[in-house]
Amino acid sequence: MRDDDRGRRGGVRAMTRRNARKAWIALADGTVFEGCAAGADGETTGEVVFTTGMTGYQEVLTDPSYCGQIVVMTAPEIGNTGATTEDDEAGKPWVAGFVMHELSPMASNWRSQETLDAYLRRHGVVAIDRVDTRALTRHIRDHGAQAAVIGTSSPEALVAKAKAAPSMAGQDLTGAVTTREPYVWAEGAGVWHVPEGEPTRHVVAVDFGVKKNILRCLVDHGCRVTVVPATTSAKDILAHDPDGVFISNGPGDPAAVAHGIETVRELVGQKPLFGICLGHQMLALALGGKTYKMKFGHRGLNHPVKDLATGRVEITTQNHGFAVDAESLAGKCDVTHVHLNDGTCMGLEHRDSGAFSVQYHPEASAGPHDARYLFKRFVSRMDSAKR
Ligand SMILES: NC(=O)CC[C@H](N)C(=O)O
Repeated sequence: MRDDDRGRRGGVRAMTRRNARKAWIALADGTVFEGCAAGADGETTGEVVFTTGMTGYQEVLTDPSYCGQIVVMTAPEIGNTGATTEDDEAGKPWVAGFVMHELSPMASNWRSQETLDAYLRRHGVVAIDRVDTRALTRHIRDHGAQAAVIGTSSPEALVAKAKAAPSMAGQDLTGAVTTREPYVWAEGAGVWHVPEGEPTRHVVAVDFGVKKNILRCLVDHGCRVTVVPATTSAKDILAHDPDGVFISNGPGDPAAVAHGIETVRELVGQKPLFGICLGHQMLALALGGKTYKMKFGHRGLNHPVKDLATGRVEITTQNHGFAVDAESLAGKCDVTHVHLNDGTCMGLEHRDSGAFSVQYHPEASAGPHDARYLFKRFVSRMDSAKR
């Protein structure tokens, strides 16, 4: 019997553990996977997606791009290295829910401050483990990302809620995750690269759900960073007198972030501009391009991307469910990078202004550092513009 049939017929093997409450994750298409309640008590709804990253479960939990999403970890053992606030990519977890094969009951790591279960409970994250995450992942790959509910009531009740839940398409979730007030960020990564001397470029980063390590990378590359709320106007951004503007990653459907697209449209050509992930999609939309929703997206730490200028292949960190239709920007933008698994547009450069962006995450966190050169490219654009 195929794995996902087991899920569909409800005959899934219940991998229970001592005194854990039975729980289920129910999908909008009626599929149900059984497991054990973990993390915070309660019920949660979101778009169920999977990530194949073997490491970085805390960076996943706290990436604001996952707001509104229930994340399935394909790595079977989660929590082995516990949790430490040093690895948070935001002030708190943003996932709507968390699905694991096994939540490790113990942590072995000198940096750990608490077990992952304690961290999930402390932050109110509803989770489920002892799930057949291989079968669930194959189901999402074959049938697409969709609304889902984690809970302990009953499979039937949870399926009904999943069917009634909204699709991710059309949702602007940036308002939930953005900073309320501007702030200055001055922390570098420290362990990898200590910036020489005083920062010599001022970057305004528009926070649509920015990951902390992007800000650390900008500081490590000699930038002073002012982070501003997602709703900041182009005029107010330029009033900070930046040498360059960064458009951040973030959750939800890029086409729904109308105010952000307008702001980016007004900024193009004013200052050197660099966008990552949602920022890449918003730059495309601001230039009159189109985006589309992928079947299940790219989420993991080993995605091969080809730099078309050099022919070099970089292994990248990815977390996106929408993508840019490169054809819609023909004549305006050059495609600079492509995904080698499926040809998805991974990078753009605007011919007139030099504004550039990538769909993937050069800051890694977690993942490989192959694409760090893009921060150097942004810095050199700012330095050239100042000359
Ligand atoms: N990491 C991101 O910025 C994600 C962008 C967008 N929310 C998507 O899913 O495609």
